[in-house]
Amino acid sequence: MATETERGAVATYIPPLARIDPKQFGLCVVTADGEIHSAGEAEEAFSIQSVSKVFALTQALGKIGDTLWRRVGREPSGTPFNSIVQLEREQGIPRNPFINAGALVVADVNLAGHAPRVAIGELLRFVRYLAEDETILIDEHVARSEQETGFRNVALANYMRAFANLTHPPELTLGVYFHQCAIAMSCRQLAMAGRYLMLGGLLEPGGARVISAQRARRINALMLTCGHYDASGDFAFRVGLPGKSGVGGGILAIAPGKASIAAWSPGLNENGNSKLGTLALERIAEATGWSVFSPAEERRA
Ligand SMILES: NC(=O)CC[C@H](N)C(=O)O
Repeated sequence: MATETERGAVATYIPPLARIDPKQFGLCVVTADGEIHSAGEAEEAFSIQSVSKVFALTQALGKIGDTLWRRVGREPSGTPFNSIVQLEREQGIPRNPFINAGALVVADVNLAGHAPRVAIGELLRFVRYLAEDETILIDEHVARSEQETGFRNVALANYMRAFANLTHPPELTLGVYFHQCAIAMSCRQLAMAGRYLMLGGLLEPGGARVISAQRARRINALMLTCGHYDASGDFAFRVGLPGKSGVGGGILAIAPGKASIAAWSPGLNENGNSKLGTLALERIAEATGWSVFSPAEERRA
């Protein structure tokens, strides 16, 4: 990866992310038998941004189960992560929980019955539990910066509130959403946190159950079909794994039964997904045969 010259561009619409050195690259693979393989800047914490949508969705499903699907769909949107165009035609019901509109509905669910600070504390505790790491923090500076500049998200939230698909004042739901996006994690912490999705819902092999096997399968399905926005088809084509990207340059990819993988490189492609991160995952999937579309005998290791 060090030889790649074309690294994409860092996200500039969130000012603190614009200042991140684009030359960084980290990778961590946690296998089903608990081995941890790291490369590059795998211990460097970065803003997980939309990768948080996976953990927030898991939290919301734990609270209200399948009734969530009355408020958000399960189809790829074919539009950028921050798009508003489908919302009017589809009466304020976002296409899926991984575009911003859908994640705002999820944040609204997680906020129910709580003060925003408590809702976000609950998510942070959940992520720390999954990663088995109490040191994970929220970068308040990133959260505040998005609060000041996230005009598109403000528009999405208000628009859905007009369709009664947000139940709280938009600024409260937005506060929860911006803070979840500002969780800072390293590749190792992220790969550890993703283990439950590789292990059919278990925290670790033979360990506590986080969610049912069916729910883990379904979240993986949504990651595969919707986790990279309007580039989800291309990610499935190139990598063939459920994956969720964020504009901080992180990607969490799951090889069910095989590995939980986190890649990070801040330079993004035109769809807002990590350019080198995607390339690294493509090469790992090729070398291991872990693509979910491979026959079982090719899914080595
Ligand atoms: N794709 C992303 O990571 C987007 C998350 C970012 N916080 C936003 O709402 O715009």
